[in-house]
Amino acid sequence: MSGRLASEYSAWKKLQHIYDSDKSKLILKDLFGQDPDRFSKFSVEYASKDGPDVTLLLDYSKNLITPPILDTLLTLAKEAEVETYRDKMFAGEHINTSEDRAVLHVALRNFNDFQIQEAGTEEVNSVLEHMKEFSESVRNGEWKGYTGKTINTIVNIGIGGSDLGPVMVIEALKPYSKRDLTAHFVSNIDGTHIAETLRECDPERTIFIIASKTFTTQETITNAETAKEWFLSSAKDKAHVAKHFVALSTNTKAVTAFGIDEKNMFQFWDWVGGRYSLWSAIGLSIALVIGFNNFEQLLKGAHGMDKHFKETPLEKNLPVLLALVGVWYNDFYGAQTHALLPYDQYLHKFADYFQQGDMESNGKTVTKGGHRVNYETGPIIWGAAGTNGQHSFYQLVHQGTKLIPADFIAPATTHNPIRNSLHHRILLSNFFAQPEALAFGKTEEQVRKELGSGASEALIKSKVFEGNKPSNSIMFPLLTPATLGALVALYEHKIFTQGVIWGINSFDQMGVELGKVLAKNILAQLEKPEDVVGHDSSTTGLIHYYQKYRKE
Ligand SMILES: O=P(O)(O)OC[C@H]1O[C@@](O)(CO)[C@@H](O)[C@@H]1O
Repeated sequence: MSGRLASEYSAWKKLQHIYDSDKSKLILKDLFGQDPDRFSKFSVEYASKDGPDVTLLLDYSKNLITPPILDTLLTLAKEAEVETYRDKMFAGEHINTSEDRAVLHVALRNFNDFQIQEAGTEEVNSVLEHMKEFSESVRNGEWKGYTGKTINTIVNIGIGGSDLGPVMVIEALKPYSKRDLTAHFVSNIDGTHIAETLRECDPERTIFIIASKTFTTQETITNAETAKEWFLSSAKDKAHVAKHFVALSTNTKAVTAFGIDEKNMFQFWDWVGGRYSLWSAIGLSIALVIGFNNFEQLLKGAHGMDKHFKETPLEKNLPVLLALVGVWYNDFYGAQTHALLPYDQYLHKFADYFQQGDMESNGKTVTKGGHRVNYETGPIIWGAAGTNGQHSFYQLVHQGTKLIPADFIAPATTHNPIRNSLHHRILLSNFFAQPEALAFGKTEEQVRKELGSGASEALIKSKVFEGNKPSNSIMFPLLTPATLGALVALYEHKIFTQGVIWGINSFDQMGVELGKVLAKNILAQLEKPEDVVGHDSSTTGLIHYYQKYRKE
């Protein structure tokens, strides 16, 4: 039951016993040698049942698992009542217990399919209609700026979930974008971010999207005020704000207080977590850049994966399989991180996005029942597009001392088949080779044979690849809006499943609050040295150094 300590489950105890007794026998080279059909046994192909056609292959055969281990992991999912809590989520139950909220990002892409009872869910379609009207009017030139010019630039001002999702999707779906509409994203409070962005903007042809679920986030409101000040320095008349500022929020009162007309507000609801909000009004910049129809395809692709997660038996359920092999390494092999390695330049922001998605969801130490965990919870998520990572951190992944489970992700075909797809073939050759090298390595015998008798022992040893390093490989025909939607939903539901197993609340984020409070206290002390009180000597010393050199 969610909220229990995972280590109390009998399946957890059995997994610990298996790990302790069998770890040394789990050698990928042997597991593949013993079973020529291993790939077919440990891979699943997803095909959407309705909506846009999406197929997606998950090959999880290069994992340190056997059928008994997988069975025990599946038993763990059952003991943790993953299916029960999944159904509670889809039903709109308030599984975000600390905030007494439902968790219903699936309702944003439901298309009246699942029956969901929660205030606001009946308004999703009207917000989507508003997004459609607005995005189409900007894209077709109907929406004019205060001097009658069309809009050629949008600036999304938001941070965290009000930034990372649109950034990732717009990068991923660049082939579908309106190339004469430029999208900028300002998130950091560092004045450099908005200063450098405004240098690129024409106040007569720019729309600012103020994206903030709470509409209280200090960075976002400060940046929004700066943007409004900059705009009015040209436009002068406050009446013109209505043509150049819109808001995406749950907080109508704060939006109107800022000076944005309610008719220019795109609403969402408290049951949309910030890190799960790209499907909501927060996705307005996506609809503007790729068009509403493609945004709808993104939603429908995610909905297809929602149906898969909701209806598929655990042993064929892609989010559950990803979650379980992740728990195996995180909690039994002691892996501290998980790498997301998309072999697709369009997905170069994918790992960035899931740093928040996964780490803000599962970076917790207390269960929903208030017990401190005695096992590892959320992994550190990191990664980069291939092949760049190969020239950066793969040395450690291949020959370092740390176990780094990795997901390799790639499209079978590219949007840019230049030189008869030569580039894509080279890219994919690396996508296939890296997991092979990680899994099977290179033996000392092979190295000796290669180097010959004159090689020093040290050189020989330095060229050995121990291998036996696990990975998942995910492939799909082409990165389309629907496929991206399914891929993102796949990882959302993986995160959900792991959170249920660990008994934690994946949907609040208490951990981001202390730093904000301390920063507000320090902000008030930065003017005069004598004001700096109540801190340790390090914080005090650092502030004094700042005050010694500050110019402004
Ligand atoms: O959308 P908003 O309310 O401005 O919050 C922005 C981000 O800030 C948080 O760190 C919460 O404070 C993230 O959870 C959230 O996505």
